[in-house]
Amino acid sequence: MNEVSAPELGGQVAAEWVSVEGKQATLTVPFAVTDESLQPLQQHAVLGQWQWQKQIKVAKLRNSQPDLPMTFGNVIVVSSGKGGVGKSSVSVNLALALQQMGAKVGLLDADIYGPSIATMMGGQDSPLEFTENNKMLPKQRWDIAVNSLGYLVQPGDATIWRGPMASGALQQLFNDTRWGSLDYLIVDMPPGTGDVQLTLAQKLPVTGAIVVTTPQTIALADAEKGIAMFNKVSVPLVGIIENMSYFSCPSCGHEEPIFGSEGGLRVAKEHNIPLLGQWPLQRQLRESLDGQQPFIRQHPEHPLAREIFATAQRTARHLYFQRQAESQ
Ligand SMILES: Nc1ncnc2c1ncn2[C@@H]1O[C@H](COP(=O)(O)OP(=O)(O)OP(=O)(O)O)[C@@H](O)[C@H]1O
Repeated sequence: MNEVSAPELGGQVAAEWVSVEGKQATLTVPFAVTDESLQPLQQHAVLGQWQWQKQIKVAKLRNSQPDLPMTFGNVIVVSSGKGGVGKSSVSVNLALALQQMGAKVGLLDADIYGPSIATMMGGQDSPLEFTENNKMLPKQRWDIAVNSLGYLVQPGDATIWRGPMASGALQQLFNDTRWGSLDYLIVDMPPGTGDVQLTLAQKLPVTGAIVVTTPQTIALADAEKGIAMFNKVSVPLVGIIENMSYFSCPSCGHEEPIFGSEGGLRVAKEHNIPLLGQWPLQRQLRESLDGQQPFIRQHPEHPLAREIFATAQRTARHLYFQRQAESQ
């Protein structure tokens, strides 16, 4: 196994991930990976003689607040220093990609100032159901457990909440939802780095944080504030996702860096954290979010869909290896 180079799996294939029965070989990976990760094994001169299949058994990683109950495998918060950079779009697509890769995924919309997950994932046609013990039953959308203030309050009602009320409501949404057993819970944070965000970062058992930014200077400055906030409360950063990196002209293929170029990469390098992905501005992505038709399910071979899957894979991989390294 030592000689199999598999960057998507974090380097080499660990021998303990492999089990063989007759002509069937199974790769059991402790983080979400795409089926393409099997390629180095399938294409290997000797190992390629077996029929390879993938199995995901996501490792439950230590969270940053060990005194809090940890009912999920891994809580990933998605934040942005600045509004409108595509944080909710990233949260939705990361959740969808991780689910497609074989993980059990939940999605919590903690963005009280604009709970758009309910709109993007749908499910607003019927009220949220409750158990006998008054626990909320999340909506099941494309096999993802989803809860959002958007299912509970009228649009506009939550935006006037003050800090303590907002963070209290969000913690309740987190704690009082019957999530079931999850590998990853993606939390779409409110934009910014104020009291509500700081309280949430401290109160939720966060395994890792992602900062979403556009390459624009003004957005990058806010992204750095987000990085500083997570560092301050000792929440490990998984990396940066640069959204709206460029616009690819459908007619001539020219790539126009509308918001500047490589800003996310620069900030990632400066802070020594991974750049998890660079997503272009894509009309179909916006349409899919407006029309509740998941883009990566409809166009899995589209270059952006492939980048979304690669981003989800890097996220899961970095989270796993980072935490492994920290615990040694
Ligand atoms: N890569 C993209 N290509 C095209 N449209 C996008 C892309 N990313 C986001 N959008 C669109 O941009 C708008 C803002 O995105 P989104 O709501 O995800 O941002 P946000 O950062 O969560 O905003 P808020 O600050 O309100 O929470 C949405 O209409 C979304 O469909």
